[in-house]
Amino acid sequence: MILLDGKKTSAELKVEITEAVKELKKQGKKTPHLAAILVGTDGASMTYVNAKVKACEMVGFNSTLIDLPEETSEEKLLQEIENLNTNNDIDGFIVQLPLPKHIDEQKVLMAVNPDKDVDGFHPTNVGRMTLDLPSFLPATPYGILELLERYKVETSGKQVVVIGRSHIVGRPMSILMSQKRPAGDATVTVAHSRTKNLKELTLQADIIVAALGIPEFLTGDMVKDGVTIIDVGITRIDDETKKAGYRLAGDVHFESVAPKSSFITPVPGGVGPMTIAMLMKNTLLACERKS
Ligand SMILES: Nc1nc2c(c(=O)[nH]1)N[C@@H](CN(C=O)c1ccc(C(=O)N[C@@H](CCC(=O)O)C(=O)O)cc1)CN2
Repeated sequence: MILLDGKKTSAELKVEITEAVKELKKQGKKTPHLAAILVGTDGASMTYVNAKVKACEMVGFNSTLIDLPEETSEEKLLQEIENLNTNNDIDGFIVQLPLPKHIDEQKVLMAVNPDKDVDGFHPTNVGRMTLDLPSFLPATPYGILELLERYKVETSGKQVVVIGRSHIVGRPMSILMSQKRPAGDATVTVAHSRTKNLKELTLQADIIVAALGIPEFLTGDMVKDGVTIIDVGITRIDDETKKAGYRLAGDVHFESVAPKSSFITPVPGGVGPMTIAMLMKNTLLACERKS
């Protein structure tokens, strides 16, 4: 069993991005600048946004954090987005999800200028991705492709089951892996809450992407020997024995699945850190595209 080490791979990627930033500076070009909008005080979202700001520091980007209270109106958020759209110094920005319930997420994501949409969530970028045109790939699926490629996991002609059809992970993952591209050319099945014969499907799968958000859902009896497992789930489970007061659980029951796997991502330290690294890569790309 080989661990697909997202912590190590993301650190390598950050070194590569740091070198690219130094090169931009040498050429007298602009320093990439990422902005992040956080609405509310959800603990996990705060952790992720802080990690994004820290990653910017590490690779030599400028960053701006716009921290808004939970009760922020949709109108105020749209105004902040417009300010970032028209601010020439900002190369790319993200609105951290999920948003509070009173805000229409789709309306917000559609307000982001597609050229600055380094999350790749705007319909223009989703459409371009689907048509295999240059776009910003959503960071989590992009990070998974990068892990598969760097660890030379064969995907061509393989049976892939993606469990989950979210706009952020499951749906784009299924599209990207079915495309003619590195870490693509696979035969992809998308399973979801209405799928009736899930175990039949997962037992056939060469690669399983678990992105349904149910902790330790995928167990050893559901996978075949030699399977590759990508665990996208990160759920905080209360645990008073831990310093943080919680432990992190993936969607995969690691203890029973790992012994049957040829490759598997851990949680933490798998897909999560890759998400941050690929956001940095998209921001670099946004900056390079501008100049
Ligand atoms: N605007 C966006 N919102 C959200 C995205 C996104 O890509 N753009 N994805 C997720 C959350 N996410 C990034 O924002 C994210 C999730 C997890 C990690 C990560 O590094 N996890 C660590 C554990 C960290 C911890 O909780 O202690 C790991 O897996 O090792 C980074 C980013 C939803 N929202």
